[in-house]
Amino acid sequence: AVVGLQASGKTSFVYVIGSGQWSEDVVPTVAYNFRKVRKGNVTINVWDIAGQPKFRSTWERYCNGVDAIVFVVDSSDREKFNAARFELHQLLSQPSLTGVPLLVLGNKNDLEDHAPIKEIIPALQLDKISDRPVSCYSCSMKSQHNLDIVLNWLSDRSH
Ligand SMILES: Nc1nc2c(ncn2[C@@H]2O[C@H](COP(=O)(O)OP(=O)(O)OP(=O)(O)O)[C@@H](O)[C@H]2O)c(=O)[nH]1
Ligand SMILES: [Mg+2]
Repeated sequence: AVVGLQASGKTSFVYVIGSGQWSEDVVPTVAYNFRKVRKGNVTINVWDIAGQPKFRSTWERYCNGVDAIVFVVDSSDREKFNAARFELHQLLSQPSLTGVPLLVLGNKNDLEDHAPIKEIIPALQLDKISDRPVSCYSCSMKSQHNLDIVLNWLSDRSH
């Protein structure tokens, strides 16, 4: 399941890994989208969840039973880091999600003023998460930077 604040790039991510192409034509997600993504002989079922405040209470439901949670952050929008940290830790505190591996993507690293990983880790308090495996990559859906690593990470955890 892919979660994160609105406009962080979740739908762009699913579109890029699904089609191999960047598109500017994404619209804010209402509720969720579902897409199957093939990577070699692994098929990954991806739930792309809406990030606007009114949908955030649904994240836990969609994350229930998944092999991994992907949390997307707009790394160029530092003003939203506090809200992102709050929503992430709120989600991870759900007992049903204990132990589920977490992948945090610092997206939009094509933008000049983006925060590097070493800034995102403390801002989101990823170093305080001790009940599950956590990975964090800087990436860009637009330039497709690091998406090969991300896709490998996901296919390694898909059952
Ligand atoms: N520059 C840049 N823009 C991006 C990148 N990824 C996404 N965007 C843009 O960010 C905006 C929001 O992208 P979405 O993929 O719709 O974001 P979302 O997280 O799915 O938003 P919600 O569905 O509302 O939760 C769009 O205008 C995208 O084109 C990126 O890597 N670089
Ligand atoms: Mg979306």
